[in-house]
Amino acid sequence: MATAVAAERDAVARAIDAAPPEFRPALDCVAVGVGPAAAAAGTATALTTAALRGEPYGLVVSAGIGGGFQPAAPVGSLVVADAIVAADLGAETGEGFLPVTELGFGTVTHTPPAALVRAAAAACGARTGTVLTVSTVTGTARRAAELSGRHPGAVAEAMEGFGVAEAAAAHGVPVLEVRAVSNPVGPRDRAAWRIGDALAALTGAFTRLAPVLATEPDEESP
Ligand SMILES: O=C(O)c1cccc(C(=O)CC[C@H]2O[C@@H](n3cnc4c(=O)[nH]cnc43)[C@H](O)[C@@H]2O)c1
Repeated sequence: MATAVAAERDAVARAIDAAPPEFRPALDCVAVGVGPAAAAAGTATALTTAALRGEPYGLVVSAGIGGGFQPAAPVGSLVVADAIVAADLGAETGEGFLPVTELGFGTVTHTPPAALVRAAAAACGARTGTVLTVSTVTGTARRAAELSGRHPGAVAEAMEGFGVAEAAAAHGVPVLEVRAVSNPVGPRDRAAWRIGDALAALTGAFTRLAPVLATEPDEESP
C-alpha cells in the first residue's frame, strides 16, 4: 500500500489493523511522498526490498485523498481507478497537448485488473473511472474543463497513481488505485477542502476492502 503522506498511511493502517484476523490482508503501508516521481521511487524501493527479502508483493495499491471531477465524484465519495493516466506527461503544441505516446515513446496509461476493480468498488461503494495523475494540482475551471475534455472518463485527479503504477509494472505486479475525494477539481478554494472527512472515508473504505484484499487473486471470480 503506497500513500503519499503519513496521515493517509495511518488512515489505511487503522482499518487494516482493526480487521478480523481471517479477513486481514498481509499488507505493508508505506508513505512514499507527494508527486509521481517520489511515488515511483518510493514504491520501487519497497518492491525491490521485498523481492530481495524473498517475499515479493503480489499487488500494489496507491491510496489517498484526491480531487473529484464534478458532478461525477462529490467531496466525501470514494473512487476506484479503472485506468490510471498520466495527464500531463507529454508536449504542448500550437494544436494542443500531445501525450508522450504520440511522440513515439513511453506510456501514459496503466490498467488495474478489471475483476479486482469491480470487487473493490462494490465492497466499498466507490465509483469507478479514470483517475488522472498530475504534477500540478488543478486550480482553475479552464484547466478542469481541459482535462475533462481530454479524458471524458476522468472521475478524479491525484499526484501519485501513475508513479506507483510505473513501479508496479516494472516489477510485473498488478496495481489498484483508491481515492477518497477531499476537494472538487476546479477553481482553487482551500476553504472547500475536507481533508479530515476524506481521511475518515479512506479508513471506512479499507475497512470494507480488507476482505477483498485478503483474498488470493486466483480465488476471485473473473
Ligand atoms: O494548494 C492547493 O490549492 C491544493 C489543492 C488541492 C490539493 C493540494 C495538495 O497539495 C494536496 C496534494 C496531495 O493530495 C492529493 N490531492 C488531493 N486533492 C488533489 C487535487 O485536487 N489534485 C491533485 N492532487 C490532489 C495528491 O495526491 C497529493 O498527495 C493543494
